[in-house]
Amino acid sequence: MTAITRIALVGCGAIGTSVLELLHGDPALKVVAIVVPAEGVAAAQKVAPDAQVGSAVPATGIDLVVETAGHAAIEEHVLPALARGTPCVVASVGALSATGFAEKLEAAAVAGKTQVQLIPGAIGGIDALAAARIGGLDSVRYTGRKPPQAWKGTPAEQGRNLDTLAQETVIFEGSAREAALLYPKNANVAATVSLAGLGLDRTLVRLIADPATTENVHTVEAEGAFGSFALTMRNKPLAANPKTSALTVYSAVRALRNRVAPLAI
Ligand SMILES: NC(=O)C1=CN([C@@H]2O[C@H](COP(=O)(O)OP(=O)(O)OC[C@H]3O[C@@H](n4cnc5c(N)ncnc54)[C@H](OP(=O)(O)O)[C@@H]3O)[C@@H](O)[C@H]2O)C=CC1
Ligand SMILES: O=C([O-])CC(=O)C(=O)O
Repeated sequence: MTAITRIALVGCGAIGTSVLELLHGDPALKVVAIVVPAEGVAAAQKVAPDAQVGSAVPATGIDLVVETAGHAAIEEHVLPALARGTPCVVASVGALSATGFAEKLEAAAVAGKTQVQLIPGAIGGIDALAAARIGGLDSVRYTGRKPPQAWKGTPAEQGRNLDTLAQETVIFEGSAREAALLYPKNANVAATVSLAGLGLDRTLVRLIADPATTENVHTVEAEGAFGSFALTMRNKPLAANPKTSALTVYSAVRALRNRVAPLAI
């Protein structure tokens, strides 16, 4: 009989709720605990009546922690879980843009003799980029284009009215590290591309608010010893959060299924 992997899901918003739905009835993966801020416990309990809901990962009975919550949740929940020896799957990859944070995560995983897995999320080509890095990369550029409403509540609002934006506007140009720090809910992909490729400081990022698009469009252009590639993803946003692409949910579920599948792809 297949042993069930008992999951603690950190975050129960747009991604978390969809992950829960897709894992419902899975013979090998079961969300047994949900971790949300204290004020959100009652609402999360309604979404997952069978799960233990609280504001900390239970200290026992958890085989895997899955983060779909935001940068702060990595420090709060992922680091201690790793140090206790529980493997973790992380969606908020942009958290690693804070100086020294990637090293902190690694140290916690080493201390717990376990592993933290960063999912590709809304972007494709991470396997190719990470493989190409082994041969040597010369340049990696990432462009993130989203409808103006996806940039609400971010520094993109400074000096412009997103509601009346008439044409596409570059709201950020700089390194992946700066992008991920300034746009923690919109530029996790920039961090992921950089961590797989040329690093947080050498990956060139442009972020664009575009009233002509209804999709989250991600472009990666990479050149190196392997040759070159140009990839464009035209992602549908989740209805529950226009900042977030539906593919992020599927990427999380794929990562979880691959952990237990006899044949993984
Ligand atoms: N790698 C990728 O491609 C992508 C990564 N992401 C990452 O995933 C995160 C979640 O996205 P999404 O589901 O759309 O966001 P939502 O805002 O819809 O949901 C976030 C959920 O996490 C909870 N939460 C917030 N802070 C904490 C915390 N410290 N501990 C536990 N729970 C917490 C929220 O609770 P409450 O509502 O009560 O605050 C809410 O339930 C994003 O912030 C981003 O970092 C997103 C898109 C793509
Ligand atoms: O979901 C997306 O399209 C990308 C995103 O928000 C991020 O990179 O943080």
